[in-house]
Amino acid sequence: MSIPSFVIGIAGGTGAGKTTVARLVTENVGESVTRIPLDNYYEDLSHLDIEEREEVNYDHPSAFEWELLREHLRELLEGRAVDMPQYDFELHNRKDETVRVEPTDVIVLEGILALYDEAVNDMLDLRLYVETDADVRILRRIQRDVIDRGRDLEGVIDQYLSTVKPMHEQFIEPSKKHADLIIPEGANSVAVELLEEKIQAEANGGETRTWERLDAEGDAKDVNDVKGVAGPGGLTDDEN
Ligand SMILES: Nc1ncnc2c1ncn2[C@@H]1O[C@H](COP(=O)(O)OP(=O)(O)O)[C@@H](O)[C@H]1O
Ligand SMILES: Nc1ccn([C@@H]2O[C@H](COP(=O)(O)O)[C@@H](O)[C@H]2O)c(=O)n1
Repeated sequence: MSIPSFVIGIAGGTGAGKTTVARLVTENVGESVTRIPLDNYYEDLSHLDIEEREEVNYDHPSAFEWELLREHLRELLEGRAVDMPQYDFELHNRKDETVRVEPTDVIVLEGILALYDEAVNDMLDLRLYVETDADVRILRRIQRDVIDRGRDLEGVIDQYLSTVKPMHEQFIEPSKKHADLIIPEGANSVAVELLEEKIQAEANGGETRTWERLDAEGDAKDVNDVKGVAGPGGLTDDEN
């Protein structure tokens, strides 16, 4: 059991490549990394029947149980294990089982709105936004939803036009302003290699440098001993 020293958030539109980036940057780090898919924190909708659950807007922030996510992140950051919910995309609901997650040196939170919530953002040391063109993303999504998530083509298109696209424009894309780094085209090999190096360093004992996040005026923001790497203009190294 360890106290996590480095928490990364990876946001971006559906199909942008978030899961792929999260997998690639952590696959050689072994057991020192915990991946937390934001999808696992969709609200429990057991009180609705399947037809009602099919109609829910899953791209609006209100679809997520933010308080539970914040609580789990806080617990992990304090070195305590949590029981993470699991999600079933075919049933549009949480599964009955949970998975025990132990705190590890590095934690990766990944999902469309990973950079949306202020309290969550404050717990992140490095905020990434994966940016991929909308036409590429919808093509990837059609393929994935039909093959892996038991959807039909017409349903995927209807959902995209009615909720996925408008919510992307209203909530997901604007959350990019919270990112320290923007990764073009998902699994961009240069970005992946740089991040992999950083994560491996953190997982192998990490650095002891302490960074302060700057607010819009360039003053140090009151965050609790945030550790991380420098993004464009966002962080200062108080050792320098
Ligand atoms: N840079 C890339 N080039 C080609 N295909 C990619 C790239 N990044 C991701 N993919 C593919 O796109 C699909 C969606 O990627 P995924 O990582 O699941 O996206 P997200 O988690 O953002 O929804 C997957 O089939 C993945 O293999
Ligand atoms: N029951 C659900 C829950 C979520 N979705 C969609 O998943 C997308 C987020 O996952 P990504 O891997 O694509 O980032 C999101 O856009 C939701 O529309 C769903 O279709 N059904």
